[in-house]
Amino acid sequence: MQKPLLRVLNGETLAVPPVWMMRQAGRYLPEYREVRAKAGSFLELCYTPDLAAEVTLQPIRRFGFDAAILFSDILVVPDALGQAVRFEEGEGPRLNPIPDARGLRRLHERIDLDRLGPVFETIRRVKGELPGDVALLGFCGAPWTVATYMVAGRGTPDQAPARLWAYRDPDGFEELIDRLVDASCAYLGAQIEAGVDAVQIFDSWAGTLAPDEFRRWAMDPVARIVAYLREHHPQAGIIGFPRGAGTLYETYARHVGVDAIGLDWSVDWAWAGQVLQPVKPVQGNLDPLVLVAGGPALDAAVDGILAGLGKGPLIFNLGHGITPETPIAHVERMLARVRKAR
Ligand SMILES: Cc1c2[nH]c(c1CCC(=O)O)Cc1[nH]c(c(CCC(=O)O)c1C)Cc1[nH]c(c(CCC(=O)O)c1C)Cc1[nH]c(c(C)c1CCC(=O)O)C2
Repeated sequence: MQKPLLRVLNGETLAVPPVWMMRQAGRYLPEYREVRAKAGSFLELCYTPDLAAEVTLQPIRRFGFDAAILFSDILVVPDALGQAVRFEEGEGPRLNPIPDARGLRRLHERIDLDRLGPVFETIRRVKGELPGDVALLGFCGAPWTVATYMVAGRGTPDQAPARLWAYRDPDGFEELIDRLVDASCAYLGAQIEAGVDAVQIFDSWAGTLAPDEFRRWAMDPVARIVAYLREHHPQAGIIGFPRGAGTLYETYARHVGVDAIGLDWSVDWAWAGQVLQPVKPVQGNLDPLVLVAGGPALDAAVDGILAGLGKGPLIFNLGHGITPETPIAHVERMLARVRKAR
């Protein structure tokens, strides 16, 4: 029988929705912190298949989630395009910024998939150890979100450097986006060949784009990646996550071609159930902070999602990544409540 998460991507409604959590391998887990301490830097952890496979499997062993997500990062793509990435302890990613079209000369023409060999090796190892009903997810960042880090050289509160470049020199900015579309097609294709069942395209900063910009820089590039994957890897599932898309979630659902849409926690369950779910299966969208709080607030939010979205095709998830301070007991409580009928 097909894995539950893949059945939902095919449009089925399951009595108990499959569950996983964005950033499910991470610092809230003591076993992750132990492995993390052994690997020198965060990127070394991503590029060491033994360790990356181990942390990918940890949340599956502990919680029995319905999907494992490859342990890596969206910023390995600029790294393999020749824009080296470092992760400063407690500060986040640092790159040498590419503030305008002249900076594109510093990038390789094509993504260096050899540099990402360890990522594909991680996929093969995880695949060999995963229970038969657990889906393996690969991922990449959407071109827009990856570009915001490449342009600013770091995370920024409002993505202003990339937004300004896109307004001032749209043709030049489009060159960067085109490079990222090509790189993402090649990278996701290689992940699928190594064995992932489905991929998620993370557009964490889609919500900072004005509507026309959203269509041009968030929707169109992802639609091109989806078209490529449909042609070359038609068996793979695709989840799109345009975080913060607001009212534009509907047009994204209709026009980007993904199999399911990831919802951030601001999306109203009743609206999504009426407007989005008839178009596409949805994934989400528990507020990561209510998972920190726990108690009756957590129970009410879980029940609200199940009531609003559980009657259609749903993958239960958070509305963004789990935070390091989340108590493990709250994750267990959430899971028990989602799966109570099972
Ligand atoms: C924007 C983005 C990044 N990375 C990612 C995104 C898109 C999703 C999102 O919006 O959260 C995606 C990502 N990053 C990571 C995964 C692994 C798989 C998973 O468990 O979900 C995934 C899918 C591991 C990680 N990526 C990172 C960590 C923490 C680093 C550590 O453990 O030392 C992990 C577990 C580091 C990272 N990576 C990134 C930043 C800004 C940071 C620093 C902030 C932070 O520390 O949380 C870029």
